[in-house]
Amino acid sequence: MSSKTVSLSDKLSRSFVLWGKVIALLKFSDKRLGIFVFVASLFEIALTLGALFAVKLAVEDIAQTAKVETDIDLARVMGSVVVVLALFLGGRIMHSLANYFRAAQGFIVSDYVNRAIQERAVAADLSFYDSSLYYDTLERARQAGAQRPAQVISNALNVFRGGMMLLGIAVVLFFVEWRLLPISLIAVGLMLVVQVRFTRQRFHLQRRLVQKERHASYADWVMTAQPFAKEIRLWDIGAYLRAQYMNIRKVVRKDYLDIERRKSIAESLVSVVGTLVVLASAAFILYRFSTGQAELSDLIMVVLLLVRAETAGRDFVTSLSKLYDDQLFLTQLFTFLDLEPVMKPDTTPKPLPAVAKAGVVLEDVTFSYPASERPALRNVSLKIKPGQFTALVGGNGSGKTTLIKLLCRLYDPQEGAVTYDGEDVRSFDPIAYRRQFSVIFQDFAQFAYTGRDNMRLSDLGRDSDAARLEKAARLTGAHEVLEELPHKYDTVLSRMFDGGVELSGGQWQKIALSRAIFPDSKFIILDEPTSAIDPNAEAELFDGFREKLEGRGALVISHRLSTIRQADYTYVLNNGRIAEEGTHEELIRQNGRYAEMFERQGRGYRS
Ligand SMILES: Nc1ncnc2c1ncn2[C@@H]1O[C@H](COP(=O)(O)OP(=O)(O)OP(=O)(O)O)[C@@H](O)[C@H]1O
Repeated sequence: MSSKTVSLSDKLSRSFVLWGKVIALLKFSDKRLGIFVFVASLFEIALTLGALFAVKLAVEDIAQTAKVETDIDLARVMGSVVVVLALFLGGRIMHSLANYFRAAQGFIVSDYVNRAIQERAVAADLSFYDSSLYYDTLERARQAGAQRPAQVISNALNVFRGGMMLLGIAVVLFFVEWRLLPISLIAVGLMLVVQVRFTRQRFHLQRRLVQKERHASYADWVMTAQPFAKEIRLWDIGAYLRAQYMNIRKVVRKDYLDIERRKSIAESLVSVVGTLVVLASAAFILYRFSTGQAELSDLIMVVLLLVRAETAGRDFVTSLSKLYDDQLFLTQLFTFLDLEPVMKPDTTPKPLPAVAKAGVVLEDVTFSYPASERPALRNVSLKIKPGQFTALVGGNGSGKTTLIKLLCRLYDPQEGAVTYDGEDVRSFDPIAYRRQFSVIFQDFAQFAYTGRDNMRLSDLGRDSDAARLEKAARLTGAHEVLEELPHKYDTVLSRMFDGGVELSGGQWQKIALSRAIFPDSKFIILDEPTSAIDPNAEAELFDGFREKLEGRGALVISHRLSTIRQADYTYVLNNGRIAEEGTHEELIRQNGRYAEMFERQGRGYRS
């Protein structure tokens, strides 16, 4: 098979893929509106072509009458004019109606596509965030904006409408003057080739520039987003970031402009050809009319058809090229929507025990992050028993947060197992399993919602339990923070919205702690929960902490040994391995890392 044949079949299959994606997008649409657009477009085409035909008939009629009668029947002529205008007007009204239905369809598709993106994003495994493919697909799908799916639908319908109109014109032209058909088809074909060729080049360029453009949008985000605002001003790095952004944009712009320049030249040449075709066709039909081979009505009809064909051809080709432009968006959208979570619920998940007895156990677990070859945890074994206060200490990067992520099944280990009351946690439904834990991470979420919402989001099932919410808030000191605010628990905790307030780091930590305490979970996991909280508040929180657990198990990560020394059992993690374990007294007696940390912190306080 020649390479030419392969590339042609390649092109065809790519075309089919594109249309397959457009049709797939229609599954998010309203079927009724789709039918309305279809019918209105058909009427528009029929009425427009009918109007051209009516012109021809009216001219023929007038010419015929003029031959036999000296006086022209004005009423008859006016009647024909009214029919022609009514048909044109009908076509315009149908055009506007189709546009309205198309816009309505666009809104619906956009909203449903965005909902599907959100659904997929929330259901995706946490590990997707470790992959740049995820960012490429999600970011692109999101950055395209809420209106992008609407544009795709609009472009697809314009292609359909333009195509039908061109087909209608071709059929009428065939009957009126078939000799003009091939030359007109060549002109439209040329326009099509140029548009598709350059759109494809732009598509490949977009793909090549994905990473570069992401760097540019990151720099743009850093310069404008609130989390960076303080440091950008303090270090005066605005100009540095702007230069970074502009350097990338310069390269990107140059590549795009290169394509646009060549496209403009090609388009101008095609326009010259198109104008020549219209001119030659008009000259041809004029010649036939002057030599008596064509009627005046044919001359008028052909000129009107050519003018109409020029506009329809341009619309059709432009929409088709825009649709090809949408291909990258569609590819990324569907790649993203097709991402399947690895941690899918088992078809027959085991029921979770009503009362946890043995607790959660890590059995000889080794784990590496997807993008990393070095294990973050090696042969780790650890137990968290119900009703017990277990502590985890270790230096930065020793694997403490990773261990929590495995406990809650945000990741699965490559070796060993995590068990819950003796059962491998992979046998449970992941969502139901995660509900056994309430966790506060170091980088907990600060929602721009009210104080109440910020706490109750961890257990929406307990929504109406205001007393329980207040109890959780009192335990952490969040109650005192919220009571001071203008709308108390119902104050929005962000300046992003009117009437919102900004909390301090420690105040936020109290809110997040209450969020962890509020749910009806079996285990509480706190990752450095008091790093920003003042010593008095911390002492209050951990005073009688075991009783506050109300039978729940707790795992607390902390660098403050005043907190850790109250634990029933402590694990010391070093470089991904459990280096030491035992009660406070046992660990002091071991005279290892723990004892050294304890001694160092104690010395700090004494001196
Ligand atoms: N998403 C990730 N992808 C790849 N590597 C990661 C990821 N998250 C953490 N790591 C790596 O895993 C190791 C353990 O990180 P982890 O966050 O568990 O440490 P930690 O003990 O909680 O540290 P710290 O006390 O500083 O919070 C580190 O070397 C870190 O670079």
